[in-house]
Amino acid sequence: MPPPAAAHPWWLEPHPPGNADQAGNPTGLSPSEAAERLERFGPNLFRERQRKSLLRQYLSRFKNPLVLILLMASAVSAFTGEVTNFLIIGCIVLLSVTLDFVQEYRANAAAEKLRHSVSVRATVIRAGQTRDIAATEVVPGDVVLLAAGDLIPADGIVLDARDFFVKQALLTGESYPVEKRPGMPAKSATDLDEATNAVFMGTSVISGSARMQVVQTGAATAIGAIADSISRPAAPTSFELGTRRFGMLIMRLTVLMVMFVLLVNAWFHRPLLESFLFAVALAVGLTPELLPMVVSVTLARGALRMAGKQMIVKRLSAIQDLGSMDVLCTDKTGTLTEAKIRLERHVDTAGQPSDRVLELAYFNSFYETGLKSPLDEAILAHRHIELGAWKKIDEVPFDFERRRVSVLIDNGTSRWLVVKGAPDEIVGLCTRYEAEGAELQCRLDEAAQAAIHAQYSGLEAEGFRVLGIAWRPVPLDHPHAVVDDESELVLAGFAAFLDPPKASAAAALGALKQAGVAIKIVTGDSDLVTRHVCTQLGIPVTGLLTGKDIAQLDDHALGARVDTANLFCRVNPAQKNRVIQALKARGHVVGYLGDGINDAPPLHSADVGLSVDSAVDVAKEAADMILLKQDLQVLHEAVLEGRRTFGNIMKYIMMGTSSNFGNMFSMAGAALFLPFLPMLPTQILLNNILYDVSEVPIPLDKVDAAEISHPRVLDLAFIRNFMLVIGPISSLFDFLTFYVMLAVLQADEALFHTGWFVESLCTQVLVIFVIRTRGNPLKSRAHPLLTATSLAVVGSAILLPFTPLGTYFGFVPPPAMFYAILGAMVFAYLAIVELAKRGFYRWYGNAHRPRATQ
Ligand SMILES: Nc1ncnc2c1ncn2[C@@H]1O[C@H](COP(=O)(O)OP(=O)(O)OP(=O)(O)O)[C@@H](O)[C@H]1O
Ligand SMILES: [Mg+2]
Repeated sequence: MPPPAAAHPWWLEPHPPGNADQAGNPTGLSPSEAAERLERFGPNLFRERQRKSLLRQYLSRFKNPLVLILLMASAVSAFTGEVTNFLIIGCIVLLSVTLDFVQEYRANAAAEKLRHSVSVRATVIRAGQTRDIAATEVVPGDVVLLAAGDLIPADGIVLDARDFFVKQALLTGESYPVEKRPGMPAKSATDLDEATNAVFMGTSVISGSARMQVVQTGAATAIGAIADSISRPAAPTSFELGTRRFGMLIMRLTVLMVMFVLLVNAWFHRPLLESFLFAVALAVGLTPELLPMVVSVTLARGALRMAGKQMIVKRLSAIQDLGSMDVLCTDKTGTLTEAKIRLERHVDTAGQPSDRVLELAYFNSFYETGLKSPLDEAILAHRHIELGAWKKIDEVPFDFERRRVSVLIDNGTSRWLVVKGAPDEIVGLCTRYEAEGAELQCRLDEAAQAAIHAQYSGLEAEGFRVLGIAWRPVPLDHPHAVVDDESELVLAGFAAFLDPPKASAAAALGALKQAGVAIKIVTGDSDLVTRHVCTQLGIPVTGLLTGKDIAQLDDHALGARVDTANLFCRVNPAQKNRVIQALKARGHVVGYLGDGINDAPPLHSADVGLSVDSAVDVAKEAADMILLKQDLQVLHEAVLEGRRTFGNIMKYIMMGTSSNFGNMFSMAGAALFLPFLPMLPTQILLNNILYDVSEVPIPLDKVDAAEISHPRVLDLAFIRNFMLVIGPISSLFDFLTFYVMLAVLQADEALFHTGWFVESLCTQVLVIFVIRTRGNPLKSRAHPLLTATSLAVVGSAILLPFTPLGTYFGFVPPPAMFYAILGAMVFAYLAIVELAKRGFYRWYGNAHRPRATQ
C-alpha cells in the first residue's frame, strides 16, 4: 500500500502548532481548553460511527428482496381491488420487520455499551497533571505520554523521546519498527514514513518512551483519510460461514419450490396474481427470516451475561467461536501466573549470593526505558541501590527476538555496557566470566560453559525464572550503544525470580480440559521454567517444541507436530503466530490468551483472541474479549456461555429446517392435486408470523448440560440430515390432515384452509419442545416465556376461526370433531418426531464421535 500523501505535512513546521518553541506546553491544556476543543474538533474517532438515524436503520430493513416482492404484490392487489389482501400483507410485513428491528436494535445497543467500557485509553498531561482519559477524548494540543505497548491515540509531533521505536505497518506497510525523535526530519519529508519527528494514530509503540503533542485527531488524521481503504471487513468466522451456507441451502430449495408451484398453477390455468402471491408467501414461509435477529439477540444476551461475570466481549461473534474453541493457547506470565514476580536470588557464576550482580541488574532495569516488564519491577522493588555517579548514555531496547536489553552507563571514569536477558542468549555472547567476587575474570571455555549452564538450569528446574547479567567496559568516547556492541561480554551472574501460578489456574484449566478444550502454552520463557509451572498446574507435558525447533520446520512439518505438542518455549512473536496458524490449518478452532506486545500477532490470527484488563493497549486492541478479573475460572464459564448461545441458535435453525420446511413442502405438493389453493397467501403469511412470534423467546431458553459439554461447530451435513429425517414426518401428517379434511369432514375450500392452518401451526410450534433437547422433552424444561408464547400462539390459532379477525382472513369455524382429530394427530406427531429424533441422534452419535483432542 503506498503511503498516503497528507494534505499538509505539518511535521515540516519548525514548532508544534501553537507553541513558540520545540519544547511544547509542559503543563498541557487546561480542562476548560480541552473541553472547548473537544466541542470544536469532535471526538477522536477516525471512522465516525455510521450513525444512521433510527428511521433509516428501520427503513433499510425493507431492502430485503422478499419484503420488496411482498410489498409489490400487495400493491398489485390494491390496484386490482383486493383491498383485504393489500391490508393484510401490508400489516404482516410491517409487523415482522418491526419485530425483528426492535429486538435486534435493543440487543445491539446493550452490547455496544459494554464494548465502550474497555475502550483504549491515553495518558495525557492536563493542567500540569498526568491523567488517564479515553482515547476518544484526546484533542489537538494535548500532550500525551507514550510507552511501549501503547497505541498512539492521534497524529502529533514528538516533543522528546528515549529510544522510541514505533511500528507503523498499518500506515506505511513497513513492518520493521522505526525510530522517532524530536527535531525536523533530515529530508523534506512529505511521506509519512520519512516523518521521523511525527507519530500517527493507529500505529503502536514497540519500545522506548516519548512525549508527543497532538496536532490532528479523528477523521483529520492520516489514518482517518484512508480509513475506508483499510477497513476491510474481517474474514468471516467459521460460524458466519456456516450460517451463510445454510442460507444458500434454504435459498436453493426455496427457488426450486417456488418455480414448481408457479409451473403447476400455470398448468392448471389458475388466477395469475393469486398463484404468484401464493408462491411468494411460500418463499416467505420457508426463509428463516428471524435468523439474523435470533443470532444477534442470542449473542448480545450472552455478552451481557458474560459482563456479569467480568468478561467484556468486543466482537460479538467471538462468543460463538469461544463455544467452538477446542484448543486454547496461552502465554504464561500474567495469564497462568500471578505476574507478581519477586526477585529471589542474585548469584554469581558459582551460585554464591552476589551484591554486584544485583547492582548491575539494578542499573540495567533502572535505566531501561523500553518495555518495563514485571521482571524489571521486581528488580527495582527488591532493594534500593545507590546509583552513585552512574549516568545513562544510551540504550539498546528490549525486543522479543534478542530477548535482552542493554544500557550504556558512565560514571565519569569508566563507561560500561550492562546487558541482561535470557540466560542462554547472554551466556552465548560472553567470552569471559567473573569468579571470586568480581576480582577474577576467567575465560569462558567449554568446561566453564557446561558448569554455568548446569548452574542456571538448576535454578530453572526449580521453577525460577532466570536472567543472565553481563557487562563489558567500552572506551569513554563510545557514544552510542548498538546491537553489535553486545559481544565479548563478561558474565557476572544470574538473577532468579519466582512467579507463582494463579490460585485459580489449575482448577480452571482442569475444567476447560474436561469441557473438551486442549490447553497449550506458548511462551518466550525457557522450557525448564515452563515445565515447572506445568507440574504445579497439573498439566502433563505431551510434547515440547522450542523456538529453535520451530525455525527448522516448514509449515507442513510444523502442522504435523502441533497437535501432540502442548508446550512451545522460547518462541518469538512471529513463531507464536505460526503455531496458531498451524493449529487453525489442522481444522482446530483456536483461542489465544495473552497480554504482552508480543502477543498481539497471535491474538489477531487466533479464531478468538482473549486478553486481560491489565494488558498493553496493542494486546487489548487485538483481543476479541477482555477478562476484567484475574481469574481463569471466568474463562471456563465464558466457554460454556458461548456453547449455550450456539445451542439456542441451532434450535432455531433446526426448527426452521424440519417442521416448517415439511409444511411448506406439503403445501407445494398439495397444489398439485387440489382444485383450489391449499391455503390462501395471506393465511400462509399469518401462519408464518404467528410461528415467528412463538420463536422469539428462543434466545432466552436454557440449553441442556449435555449440549455444552464439548465444543461444537456449525455442521451443515448435520442440519441437512436432520431436515431429511424430521421434515418428511411433518409432510406425512399434513397429508393425513388433507385426507381427514376431504374424506372425513367433507370440507369445502374455506374449511380446508382453516383445518390445515390450525394443524400446521400447532405441529410447527409445539415441536420446539421436542427439538430443543436431545434428551427427554419431559425432563428438560424450556424457559417459561418460550412455553408461554408457544402455548399462546397455539391457543390463538385454535380460537382464531371463531373470531371476526378469523373471518376476515377467510376462516370458518370447524366442527368439534375436527378438534378431537387434531388433538390426536398433534400428539401422535410429537411422539413420532421424538422417536425419530432419538434414532437420529443415536445414529449420528455413532457416526460422529466428538473429535478427540488430547
Ligand atoms: N525486562 C527484561 N530484561 C531482560 N530480559 C527480559 C526482560 N523481559 C523479558 N526478558 C527475556 O525475554 C524472554 C521472553 O519474554 P517474556 O517472558 O515476556 O515472553 P512471553 O512470550 O510473553 O512469555 P510469558 O509466557 O512469560 O509471558 C524472557 O523469558 C526473558 O528471558
Ligand atoms: Mg507475556
